[in-house]
Amino acid sequence: MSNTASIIDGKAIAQQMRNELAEEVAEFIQNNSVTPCLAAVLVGEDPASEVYVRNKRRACEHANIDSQLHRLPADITQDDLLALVTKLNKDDAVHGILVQLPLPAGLDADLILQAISPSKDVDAFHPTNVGRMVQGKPRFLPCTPHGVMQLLDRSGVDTAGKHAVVVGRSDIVGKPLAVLLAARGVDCTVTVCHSRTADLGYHTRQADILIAAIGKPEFITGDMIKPGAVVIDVGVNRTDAGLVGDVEFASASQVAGLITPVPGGVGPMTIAMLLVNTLRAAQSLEQ
Ligand SMILES: Nc1nc2c(c(=O)[nH]1)N[C@@H](CN(C=O)c1ccc(C(=O)N[C@@H](CCC(=O)O)C(=O)O)cc1)CN2
Repeated sequence: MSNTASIIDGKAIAQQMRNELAEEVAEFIQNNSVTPCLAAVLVGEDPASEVYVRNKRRACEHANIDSQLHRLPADITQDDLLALVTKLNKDDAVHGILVQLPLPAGLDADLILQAISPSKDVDAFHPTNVGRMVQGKPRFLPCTPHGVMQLLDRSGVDTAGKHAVVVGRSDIVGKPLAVLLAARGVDCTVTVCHSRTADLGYHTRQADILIAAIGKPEFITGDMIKPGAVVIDVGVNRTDAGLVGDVEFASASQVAGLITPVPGGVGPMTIAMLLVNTLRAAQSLEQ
């Protein structure tokens, strides 16, 4: 008998979160006579980054959050970029700062991200914010991992005691997700796999919750999934056949119990969680 997984509709869940947030923003503005403001720094002309930054600013507008775009040429020097970040750190009208990644070759992303004031670091990439998250005392949570956690929570997935397998160990997604899934209150047992994991399929088939964040198109196939598992696809890969995730949706959806699509799964949540962090930054800086 063939199974068809239920879809986790990230677009709808993100919209619901954005509506909830817009109400909170309105209340914040009324109580403080201050509008939260996000400064986005876009370096170079990467087409995908252009789209993401445009979508972030549109989402801000819908939530009544101000946004600024600081567009810089790909050949900007490290010192000039650092000078802009320093200026934004000091600007009381700016509550959140994001530097869109990836940065063009020649710029040291780690150095730039470490220059952002931790209290304005709405991507939660600064080592101080990473450390706080690891210790279970977060100021902000990183947007994509937080979005994944919200998808699980709002889809009614019971995580306690479940085996979560994260495929991917990036600083932005894989590592923080492993921390959040193992956190007290979520209580998963977590395995982290990566490109050098031996017999990957053995590990993925143990997963009650499988997170694919390895950046390889349609890498996880149905035969690598435990029947009934929850499958979260963080991948966004542009191929000749269009936009696909890290999971081969056609075969995976015949085996999984719940699954996120690409597009329309994790991606929209990333932007919703950025808005949440921008409001939280404004709340902590203004109140
Ligand atoms: N400073 C940051 N840089 C990057 C981040 C980040 O969180 N902060 N994450 C990614 C890109 N990203 C946000 O910046 C992002 C990626 C994908 C989506 C999204 O909504 N995807 C849609 C598909 C959109 C499309 O057609 O391309 C989906 O999956 O439905 C939003 C944000 C790297 N850089």
